[in-house]
Amino acid sequence: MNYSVKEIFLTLQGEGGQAGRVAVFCRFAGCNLWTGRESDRALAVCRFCDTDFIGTDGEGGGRFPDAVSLARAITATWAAGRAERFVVFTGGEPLLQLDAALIDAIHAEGFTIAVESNGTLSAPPGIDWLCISPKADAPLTQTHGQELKLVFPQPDLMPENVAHLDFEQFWLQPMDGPDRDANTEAVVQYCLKHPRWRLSLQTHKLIGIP
Ligand SMILES: C[S@@+](CC[C@H](N)C(=O)[O-])C[C@H]1O[C@@H](n2cnc3c(N)ncnc32)[C@H](O)[C@@H]1O
Ligand SMILES: Nc1nc2[nH]cc(C(=O)O)c2c(=O)[nH]1
Ligand code: SF4
Ligand SMILES: [Mg+2]
Repeated sequence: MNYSVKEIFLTLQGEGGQAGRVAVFCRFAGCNLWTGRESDRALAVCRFCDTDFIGTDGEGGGRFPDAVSLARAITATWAAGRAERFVVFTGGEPLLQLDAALIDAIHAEGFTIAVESNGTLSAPPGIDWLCISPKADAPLTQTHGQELKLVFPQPDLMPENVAHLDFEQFWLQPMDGPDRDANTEAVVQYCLKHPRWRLSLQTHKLIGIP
């Protein structure tokens, strides 16, 4: 299997239950809920995406012919030693490409593996930290994992619809865009009344890191 990667970079995980942790981000190209083209956004299943995941032209991006070559590129991006190695596979939709060969190659390099997925595809075994962020109007296939991170508000997908699922943590993340401040206030109000849910801020955006 070969892999199409938009970018690979070192930063701090900005969101959810691992926020603040140093991580290599490996952003796969392509998604099954939007082409990524602005001209298609209004008709996409997922219309609020904040990410450019088209092509392989980003920092550290490219087409990798096999799992070992991509694992080597991820390891080369990690700055410090073998301890605490942590990679976040995101996208686009990472479960379109992440497979057993890549999971094995990354584990062999000593990494803990986190994934950010929209939950429409079932996850392969071996992921250490699975974050599912379901989208209204998209089928939810992967219904267990470590964290469920719902972008809020999505009028057709309320927290009540997914609060029963088999996750350890439940996060509400204010939808970024023109209404971010109002959405943040709405999340605060929701959490005050429903303590199972926690506020996930996109902290990397607040401090201006990738
Ligand atoms: C760009 S997505 C890539 C991974 C996967 N396709 C997914 O949707 O989970 C990474 C995370 O950003 C969230 N996200 C995307 N657009 C957002 C926005 N406008 N405001 C807040 N979170 C957003 C997604 O819900 C997801 O949790
Ligand atoms: N710092 C940082 N944290 C993140 N957490 C999830 C991200 C994503 O785009 O999947 C993301 C991202 O793009 N940057
Ligand atoms: S599913 Fe994820 S990557 Fe795809 S368009 Fe939505 S937020 Fe963006
Ligand atoms: Mg992002």
